[in-house]
Amino acid sequence: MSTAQGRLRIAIQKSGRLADRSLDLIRDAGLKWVKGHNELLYRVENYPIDLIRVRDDDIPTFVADGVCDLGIVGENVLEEGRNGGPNAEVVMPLGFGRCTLKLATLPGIDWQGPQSLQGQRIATSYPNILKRYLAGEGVKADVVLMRGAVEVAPRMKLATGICDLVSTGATLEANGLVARDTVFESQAVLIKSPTPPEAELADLLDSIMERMSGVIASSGAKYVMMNAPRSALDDIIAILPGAGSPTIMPLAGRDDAVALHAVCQEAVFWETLEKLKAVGASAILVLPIEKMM
Ligand SMILES: Nc1ncnc2c1ncn2[C@@H]1O[C@H](COP(=O)(O)OP(=O)(O)OP(=O)(O)O)[C@@H](O)[C@H]1O
Ligand SMILES: O=P(O)(O)OC[C@H]1O[C@H](OP(=O)(O)OP(=O)(O)O)[C@H](O)[C@@H]1O
Ligand SMILES: [Mg+2]
Repeated sequence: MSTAQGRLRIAIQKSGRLADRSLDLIRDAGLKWVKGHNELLYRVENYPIDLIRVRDDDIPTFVADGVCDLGIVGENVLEEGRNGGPNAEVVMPLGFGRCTLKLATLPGIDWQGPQSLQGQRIATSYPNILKRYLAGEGVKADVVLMRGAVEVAPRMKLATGICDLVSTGATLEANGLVARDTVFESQAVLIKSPTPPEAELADLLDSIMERMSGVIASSGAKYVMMNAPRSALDDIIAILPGAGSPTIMPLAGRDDAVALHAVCQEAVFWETLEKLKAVGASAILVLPIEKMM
């Protein structure tokens, strides 16, 4: 694939755990695409942008080489593919595709940390990350690459331990394995090419990254409104998660109370509302935020 002429390219996973969330983010950033016969490429109709749909393993290379300007990929895949050459640059974490690369073994082992795997065999699809981790821990082990079904290796006596992605833990449990130490924490990230786009596309690239940042910032954020006694304002601001400086407005005919509006950057739980009520807040409303910049 040659470098795009007159169009930006965003590399996304074609199918799998990141595919739908990647398209949701791109849609929320205001891009509309048409699904044609070309499975590899979706053409965006309202901007000069193409979405390149590939295996997630190929995304860091496409972006590092400048074939694509942006990409959405798991940090685990990015980290595994790191080498001495030019690398894609992480623009921001995206808050989805969260998982942890963990060591796991059968339960019978007296686990004393990664040292328990000294001289043993460990099966993984992430040999580079694992080798770097083991070197850091001073553990010498035989790392064997398995491209899939890593979790069967201990039962098949192929390896003493595995190093695999875990999210709910259901896969480990189903295979009778116990999660041990954490090797790497991951989530999806937006990555950017070290090669700048054609000059006339530079502003569009900046605008797309800024919109995506706005989408991510607003996804967990809430607009909170309430009436509050003036005397409780300090308590209320301390209770509101990530509220910054709220707006305080007078209430008609009430000198002792105000209306308070705040954008909360973190989730607002029922427990938070209960605490607000307990210090005197009333008429509390929590509203979703559609866009934020
Ligand atoms: N159980 C999980 N929960 C949350 N995120 C996960 C989980 N497993 C993997 N991920 C994240 O999603 C990414 C894609 O996972 P997926 O299983 O779809 O990859 P794949 O099988 O390698 O797909 P591809 O066909 O594109 O190579 C992983 O690299 C990781 O960042
Ligand atoms: O802790 P859990 O919630 O069980 O998730 C962990 C599993 O998820 C991933 O596989 P996935 O289901 O994406 O299938 P794959 O191995 O075929 O890619 C990963 O490779 C683990 O096997
Ligand atoms: Mg893959």
